[in-house]
Amino acid sequence: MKIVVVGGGSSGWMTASMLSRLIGKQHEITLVESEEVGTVGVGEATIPPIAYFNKVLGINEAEFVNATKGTFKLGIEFDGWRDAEHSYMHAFGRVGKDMGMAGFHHTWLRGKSLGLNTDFWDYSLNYQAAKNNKFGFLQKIPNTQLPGLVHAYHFDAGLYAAYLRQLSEKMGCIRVEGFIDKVNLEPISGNILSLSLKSGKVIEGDFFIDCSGFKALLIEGALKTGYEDWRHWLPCDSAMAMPCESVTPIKPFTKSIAHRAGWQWRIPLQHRTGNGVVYSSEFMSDDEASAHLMNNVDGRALGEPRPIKFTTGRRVKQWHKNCVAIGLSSGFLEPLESTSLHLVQSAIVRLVKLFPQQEINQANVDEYNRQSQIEFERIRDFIILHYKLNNRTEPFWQRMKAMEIPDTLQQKMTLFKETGSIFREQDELFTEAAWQQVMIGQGIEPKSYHTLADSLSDEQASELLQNLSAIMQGTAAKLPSHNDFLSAFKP
Ligand SMILES: Cc1cc2nc3c(=O)[nH]c(=O)nc-3n(C[C@H](O)[C@H](O)[C@H](O)COP(=O)(O)OP(=O)(O)OC[C@H]3O[C@@H](n4cnc5c(N)ncnc54)[C@H](O)[C@@H]3O)c2cc1C
Repeated sequence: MKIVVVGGGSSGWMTASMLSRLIGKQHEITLVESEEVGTVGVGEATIPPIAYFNKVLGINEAEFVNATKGTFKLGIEFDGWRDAEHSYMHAFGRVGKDMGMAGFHHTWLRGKSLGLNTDFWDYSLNYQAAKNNKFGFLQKIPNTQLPGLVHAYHFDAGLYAAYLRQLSEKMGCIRVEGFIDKVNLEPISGNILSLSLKSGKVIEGDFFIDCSGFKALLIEGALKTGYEDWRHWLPCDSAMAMPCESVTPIKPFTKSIAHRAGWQWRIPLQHRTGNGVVYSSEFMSDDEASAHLMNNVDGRALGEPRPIKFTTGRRVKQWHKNCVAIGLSSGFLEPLESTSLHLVQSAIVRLVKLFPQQEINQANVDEYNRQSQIEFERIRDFIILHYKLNNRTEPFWQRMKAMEIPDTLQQKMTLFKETGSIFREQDELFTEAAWQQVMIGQGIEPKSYHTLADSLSDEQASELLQNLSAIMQGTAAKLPSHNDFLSAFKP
């Protein structure tokens, strides 16, 4: 089969490299991109599964971190989300130690009922390391069965795409430079036949992957598959992005700072810090957002704020006929939990698993679309949770507090509040520990805990909690600083 990838942003090159690696021997892979159009130029904070993606590609971690000016990421700090003065972190990895079938947070809740007023994050190694600017590779906490640090990366998106391009071309992917003027359809089947470039060249293919960004040139422009708009739940529709000089120490976590009509990101790289303001245009003007960004960076500005407009939601059919949309063309969820590149990664994995042998089988298409829908909806719910539970007073936040939320999210919140229980559903991305941290961080106090947490005596429970907290703090303290680790981390 001849596979044509349209677009050379992060999603295009992630797709081209992984398909070249996994099915490049059976199929011919071509990527078309236009320097005239350029890429969205943001998307620099990731979540842990990306390490697996790179591993499958055979990428050396030290080479990758150096080539992309990357840093390590242990979580995301949320400042001012519950109320203006409050801060918490969604730290990756586990929190504490489960007691049989009862999650650790039940023991922690029991401790609270015994008068031990400890912080949930005292039991997160990732949090303790992040807040002390520490980092190291640690599979397990020495002399225990407790898991070690779990990391993702911050990296320069342009350098990542360039790195993957080199890798893809080495594996045989053919790159074509050119502006696509027209998408040609087969009149009877409605399948995509070819792409006409401005230069007059025609690129034919059997299977097309639309990585053309928000333009969605194939999946929407040509195939008109429709878009489900989620702005009634997630009304931020604009961003201003601007890098600044990096500051020391380089923090091993992303910062998300709420402001009166949205939030601001800070993504520390080796050579600069990525900054951006995300906001609802109904509540904040572009000029105000731009001024807010300029006044709230922690290093010297490198350039001017650059506006980006978006509509939160998802493409109704991400696979339609002989075309699959991956990346921004498939839908967009604001970058609050750094999920977009992960959605690219999981779309590629799904596509490989369901890739047609000869003919496209509708059962594969339907399954692909079913799984994508569930994945997008679960992440959507997780993001809404951050907004819904707030005590802020500004009109934007009051609107978010009062809004109706999806039943799937309401059910999770109610269960946690009433019983302290939380369940990860099907293959959903976020773990129970992630949901717990955001629910507790945003202010839910469960009314009770599971009786399994009563299996220890009061003294045993208190001792366990004190020991665990000491282990997390002691282990974090022994790690190298993030800056030192980065300086020594060479291929
Ligand atoms: C404000 C903001 C912040 C973000 N932050 C994060 C983050 O922290 N973490 C994260 O995981 N994700 C983030 N994302 C998402 C992330 O940027 C994207 O998922 C990622 O960059 C992939 O984009 P893409 O490759 O789909 O599209 P693009 O980067 O827009 O690439 C589109 C490609 O299509 C090509 N193209 C388009 N039209 C034509 C044409 N007519 N002819 C030829 N070629 C064409 C272009 O040349 C380009 O190569 C963010 C997104 C936004 C908007």
